[in-house]
Amino acid sequence: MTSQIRFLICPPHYYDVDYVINPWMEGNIHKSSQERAVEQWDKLHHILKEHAIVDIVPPQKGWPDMVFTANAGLVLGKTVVLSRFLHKERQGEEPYFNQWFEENGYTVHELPKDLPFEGAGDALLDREGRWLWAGYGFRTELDSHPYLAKWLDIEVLSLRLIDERFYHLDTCFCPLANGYLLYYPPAFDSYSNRLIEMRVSQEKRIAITEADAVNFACNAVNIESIVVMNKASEPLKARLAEVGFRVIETPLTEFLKAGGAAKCLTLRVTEPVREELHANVSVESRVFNLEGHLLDSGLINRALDLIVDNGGSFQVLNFSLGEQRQSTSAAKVKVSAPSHEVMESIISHLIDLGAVDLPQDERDAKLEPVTQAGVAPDDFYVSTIYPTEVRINGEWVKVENQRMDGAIAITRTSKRIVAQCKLLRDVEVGEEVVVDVLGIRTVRKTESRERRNAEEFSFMSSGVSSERRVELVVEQVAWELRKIRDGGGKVVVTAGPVVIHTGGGEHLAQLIREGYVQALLGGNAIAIHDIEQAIMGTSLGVDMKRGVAVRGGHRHHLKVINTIRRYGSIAKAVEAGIIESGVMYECVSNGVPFSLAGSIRDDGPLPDTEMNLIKAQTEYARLLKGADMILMLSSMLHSIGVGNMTPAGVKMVCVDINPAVVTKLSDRGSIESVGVVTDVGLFLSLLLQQLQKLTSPYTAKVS
Ligand SMILES: NC(=O)c1ccc[n+]([C@@H]2O[C@H](COP(=O)([O-])OP(=O)(O)OC[C@H]3O[C@@H](n4cnc5c(N)ncnc54)[C@H](O)[C@@H]3O)[C@@H](O)[C@H]2O)c1
Ligand SMILES: NC(=[NH2+])NCCC[C@H](N)C(=O)O
Repeated sequence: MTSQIRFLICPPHYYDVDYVINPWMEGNIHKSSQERAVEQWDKLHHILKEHAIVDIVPPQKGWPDMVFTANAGLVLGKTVVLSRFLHKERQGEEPYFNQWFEENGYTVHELPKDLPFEGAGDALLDREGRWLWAGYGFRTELDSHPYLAKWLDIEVLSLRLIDERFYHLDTCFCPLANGYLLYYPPAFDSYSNRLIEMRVSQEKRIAITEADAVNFACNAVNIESIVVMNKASEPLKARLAEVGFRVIETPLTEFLKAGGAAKCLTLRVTEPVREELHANVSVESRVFNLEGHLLDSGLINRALDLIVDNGGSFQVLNFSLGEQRQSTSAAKVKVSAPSHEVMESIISHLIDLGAVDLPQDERDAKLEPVTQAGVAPDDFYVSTIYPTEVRINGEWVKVENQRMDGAIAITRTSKRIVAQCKLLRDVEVGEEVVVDVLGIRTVRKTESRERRNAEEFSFMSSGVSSERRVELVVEQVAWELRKIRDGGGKVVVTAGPVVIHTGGGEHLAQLIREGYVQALLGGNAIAIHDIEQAIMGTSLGVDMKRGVAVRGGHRHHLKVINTIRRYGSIAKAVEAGIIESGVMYECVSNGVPFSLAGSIRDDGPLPDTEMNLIKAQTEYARLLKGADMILMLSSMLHSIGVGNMTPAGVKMVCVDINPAVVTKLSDRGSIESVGVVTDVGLFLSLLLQQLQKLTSPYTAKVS
C-alpha cells in the first residue's frame, strides 16, 4: 500500500446474474461461474490492496449486484449522496450501503423518492477535484444533478448517455490523474461531446475504440499512475504509457456478464474536497401545460419523445384525462435540460406543439434591437408555420405574416405594437427581434375528434396515401377544389415540367380555364416545356401524341425560348398568336397571375423567369397570400420553397412519385397537409374526370 486512498468493495458471495436490467445481462442469467467470479474478484482485491486501503461492506443474500459498490452512492469528503436505484432489483441494496456510510462517519443525503441516481456509477469526479461529471439518460435522472451540486458544493457537468450498452457513466468515461480522460465518445450525444471537448484539451483526451469499450476499458480504477482494468488493446496500453500510465489488466469476465468490471466493483471513499470550489450547475427546468387531444392525437407522446430526443428529461407532474370523447386532456410537464442552450431547443419544439407556460410563470418575450440591417440578434427565435403570439408588456400580440424560418420583428407605433414574421434579410435597424424562448406561444386548434374525423382532409391525416387510395384522395381534392372555386376562394398551383412530360399539361390547362386555379408558381422549365408542346407538339423533344422522340427534338425547347425572347414575354407571344394552347396560354388568356422563379439549371431563361431570387420569393409570397389551398405538382424545388412560406391552416396537397418528397411536405404536423405518391399525369387525369362528375355547382350550407 502506497497511499491513503481508500476503496469500498463487496465480496461476491451472493453474486450471480439473476435478472436482466442492462443489455450485458441478456442471455447470461445464471451463466456466471461463482468459482471464477470469486477468483477474479480476489485478484482485483489483491491489486487494490497493493496500492490503497480497502474497506469491505458485508454482502447480503438476495442482492446479487451489491458487489458493484460504485453504485452505493457518491462520496466527496465526508458527505455522501446515497443512490436511489432505478430498478427495484437493486433498491434493496440502499439500506445496507446507508448503514455502512453512517457507521463510518459520513453525512448521508437522500434524494426524493422517484428521483433515480446511481452513485459513483453515474457521477465521476475530475481527478483534480475541479468538478463532477454526472451522467443521465438511462439510470440517473437529470433532475438529480442540482441536488449533487447543492449537497457537495461542486460544479456539476451533465453528460447524456445514448448507447444502452454504456448505461452508466463509468462504463464509457474515466477521468485520470493529471487531467487526462479515457472515454468512448460515441456513447454520448453531440452536446455532451462538445462539453467534454470544452473542458478537456485535445492532448488530454484519450478516445478509445469500440473494441476496447466493449471490454470495459473505461471501467478502470485509476490510482495515481496505475490504471486497473479488465483488458486493454496493445495500442491503448501504448497510448496510456506515452502519458505516464501503467495498465494492470485483471480479467473480470464473470462480472462483465452483469454489465460491470473493475470500476463498478469499487467505490473510492476518500475524495478530497477543494474548499475554494463551489456549487454550480447549469441544469434548467421549466413547467409547461399541454392541452388538447393529448392521447388520441399522440401529442403527449410526441412532446415527451422530443424532450428526450433533444437531450432533456421530463416529469409529468399532473395529467387530467378528458373523460368524454369530445373533451380534451391536460398535462403539466416539468422539463429539465443540461443547459440553457439545450432548454431553448427543446422549448422551441414544444412551443410548436402548443405547449404554454403555467399562467403564473408567463413572462414577456425577450427582445433585442436589430443593430445591422438584414441581420437578427444571434439568439433570435426561429418562427414556424403555426399561428404565434408573443407577450409584450403583459399583452399577447398576434404575429402577422406567419411563415417558417423567419424572425419575429417588433415595431411600436404610438397606437399599437406590431409583431411580424420577417425573413432575416428584411429585418431593419429600429426594429426589435424576439430572442430566446420566453413569452412565445403557438395557437393550435384543439378541434374535437368528430370534427377532425369528418373534415375533408382527415382521411389522409394518417400519412401518405398509398397507390390504392389515390382515387379516394382525388375525389376529396376535386370536391374541395369545386367548393373553393364556387365560394370565390383561392387555389395556388406549383408545378414542375414533369406535369407536361407525363401528359398532364392539358388537364392543368383545363383546370385553369375552368377557374379552379387562381395563381401558378413554377420555374423556367414548366413554362418552356408547356410552350414547346403548344408550339411544336413535343415535350423535351418527345412527340406527346405518338410518345416517340422526334429527331433533333432535344433542341426544341431552346428554339422556343429564343422565340419567346424575341416577343419579349409569354403574354406578348400569346397576344401575337404564337402560343394558342397549354398551361401558360390559359394563364394569360384567363388573367391568372403566374410567377416563374429562376434556378441554376435554367436554359435561356424565358423573359418572364425572375432570376433575382429575392424578387422571385417576394412575388411567390404575394401570390400565396390568402390561399385556401395549394396544389403542389411534381416539383421538389418549388413545392418545398412554397411550403416554407405557408402558414399552418392552408390546405396543401403534394403530388410526387417520390415518397420522400411527399413526406417532407406533408409532415408538417398539421392535418391540412397531405401527400399523394403517384404519377402526376395520372393524378391530374383522375382529378379532371372527378370534377366532371361533380356537375352541379357546390352550394355550401353557410350557417
Ligand atoms: N431547361 C430548363 O431550363 C430546365 C429544365 C429542367 C429544370 N429546370 C429548372 O430546375 C428547377 C428544378 O426542376 P424541377 O422542379 O423539375 O425538379 P425537382 O427535382 O425539384 O422536382 C421534380 C420532382 O418531380 C418528381 N417526379 C418525377 N417524375 C414524376 C412523375 N411521373 N409523377 C410525379 N412526380 C414525379 C420527382 O420525384 C421530383 O420530386 C426548376 O426551377 C426548373 O424550372 C430548368
Ligand atoms: N457502476 C456500474 N457501472 N455498475 C455496474 C452495475 C451492474 C448491474 N448489473 C446493474 O445493471 O446495475
